[in-house]
Amino acid sequence: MAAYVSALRAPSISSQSPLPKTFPNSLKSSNPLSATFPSKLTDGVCRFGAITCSSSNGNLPESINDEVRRFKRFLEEKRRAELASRIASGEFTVQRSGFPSALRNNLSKLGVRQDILNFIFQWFSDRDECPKIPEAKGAIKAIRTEPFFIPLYELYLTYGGIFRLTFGPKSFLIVSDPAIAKHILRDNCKAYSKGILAEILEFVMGKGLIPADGEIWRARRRAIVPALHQKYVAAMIDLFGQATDRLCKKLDDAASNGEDIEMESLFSRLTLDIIGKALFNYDFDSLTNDAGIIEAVYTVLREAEDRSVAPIPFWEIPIWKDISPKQKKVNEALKLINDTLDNLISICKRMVEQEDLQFHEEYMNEQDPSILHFLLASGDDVSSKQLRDDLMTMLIAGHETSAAVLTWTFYLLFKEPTVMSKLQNEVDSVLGDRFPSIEDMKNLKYTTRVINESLRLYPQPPVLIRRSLQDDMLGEYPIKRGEDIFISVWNLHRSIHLWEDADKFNPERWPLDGPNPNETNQNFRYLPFGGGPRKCVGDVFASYEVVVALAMLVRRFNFEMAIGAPPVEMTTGATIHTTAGLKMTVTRRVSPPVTPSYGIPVVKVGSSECISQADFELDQKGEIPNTRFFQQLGK
Ligand code: HEM
Repeated sequence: MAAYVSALRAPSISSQSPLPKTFPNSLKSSNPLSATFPSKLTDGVCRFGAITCSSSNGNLPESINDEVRRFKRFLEEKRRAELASRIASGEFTVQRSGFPSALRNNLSKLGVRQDILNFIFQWFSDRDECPKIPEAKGAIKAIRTEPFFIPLYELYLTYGGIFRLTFGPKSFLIVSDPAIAKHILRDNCKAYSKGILAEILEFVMGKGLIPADGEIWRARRRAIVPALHQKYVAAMIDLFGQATDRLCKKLDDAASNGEDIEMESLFSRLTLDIIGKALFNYDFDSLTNDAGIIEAVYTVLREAEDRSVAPIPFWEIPIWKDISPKQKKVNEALKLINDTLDNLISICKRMVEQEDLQFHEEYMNEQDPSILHFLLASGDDVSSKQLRDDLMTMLIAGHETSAAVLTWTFYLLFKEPTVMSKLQNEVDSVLGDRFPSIEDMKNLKYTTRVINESLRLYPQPPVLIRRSLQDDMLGEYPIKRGEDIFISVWNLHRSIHLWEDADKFNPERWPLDGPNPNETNQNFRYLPFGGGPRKCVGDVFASYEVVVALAMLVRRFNFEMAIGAPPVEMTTGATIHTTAGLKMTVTRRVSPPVTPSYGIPVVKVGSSECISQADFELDQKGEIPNTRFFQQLGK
């Protein structure tokens, strides 16, 4: 199954009908080709340049290296432009049988424009009682070096909001249409499972919340969501501040020594430290420490990512899986993490047993406000193995996602200095010399918009994976049970049909006095945390985490790309990584020290409505959303 994901790195293409039937008419371009690739066709610059986000930092001297990079980039753009016009010409289109399709394909090869063909053949497709999903064939070697979601975008522009991508006997449905995404994720979610994703992640997450389906998922979601109640998240703000303060100290040293610093790995360590404390009260202290457990976490994380892009499921090959040094290392790492988690669970159990416990909806132990402590105190009747699976799942889900958001936000800010200075102005006036508190979250409006916009341009993860458990209708197309589906959040968030200046980093597109954008108020064109019952349980936690970190960092420092830094390009695992890090030069902005506020803030936010209760009620209707902090905070 991992091979499927891997295959998507290098699709080659064709379609049964390049007419994107799922586009509303108003969104259809009169000339798909010119609408899709305007700048490429008119000025020789492929619009994809903005998406691949190679960066020259402006500080680089004119050097041979620069020239080599520019030349490589030119070749890359040329290759893309050629590929795009080959897709649009129908070269890769899977032929439909029957006279109209044969005629259409022949006319297409003769160079008749797609919009004219669409017009002529509309009549035939209208009479087709059972329309077939446009189909593209995969195998283009020319694009195998790219993250797989990039060619999917080009295919989407040609084939529309739903198309089938086939690789030999295997095929995937690629969904980039908000209405179909809403149907799969929310309206008919019970008809879909996590499919391939669950198979790939089983080795590390077991039956944890992300891969689990059916009753196990339902029971675990009911147990876990209440743990992320308002008082808990408010307490976490303090933790975010303290962890970011440790990162600031590191940056301070770098600024004093004039050292450049690789931000992506620091963000990864920052969010690991946070999630360890937040989940099971364990201080990885990875910003200052390189203990074996940290290496073990990264070994397991990288293995999960490798498996998701592997050409064959190498970890299932008999004998080899037992003798491969890499697999041995992974197994040892897993054992170390599992032992550590088991140990933490026992320690926590003992704490709970000795506690004079009065459990209630917003229960929180002041010494150990972790999710694990809440779950044990709640009397959650669950095996240690299940608990471990859940903790491991959240450790992975809540670690690299937040780190990736911070990485790409800093990259985007570097490219848009006006946004950076507006952001710094807001942080200066809202925070002054304090650590952020829960109350500041509603006042850091522009900071939140910067994160909203960063999540639009770099969604983590860029695709959501599902498998149909029964026959269904997607838009006007019937589909069978057992279809593997990729909902491309990347395509939804970057669609030129759904967004004005889709590739532009423009936090102003979200009005400051408007609601916090989410899947509901954006009608599923915006899915930073997914949607429907399987929406992220950590959405509010993560939003505040990245807002606090961003605010504290830009308050104290200015960031520039380091001289000679490698270009910033994307590669993908579970989240979007850079290929060679985000190397920056950090300078101190203003000197007043930020005064830490210690202790757990117990701030009552908005109404006392209990998340678990609301969650439970909606669950009865088949939908379990998350906290409603943003609404309560008036965002
Ligand atoms: C900015 C950071 C984060 C982003 C962008 C993010 C994004 C997402 C998305 C898109 C999903 C839906 C996946 C799907 O439908 O297939 C998801 C699910 C999930 N996330 Fe997050 N997440 C973030 C942080 C966190 C944190 C901090 C936690 C834990 C505290 C967490 C725990 C989970 C869990 C457990 C699920 C599975 C929920 C279920 O299937 O019921 N996430 N996340």
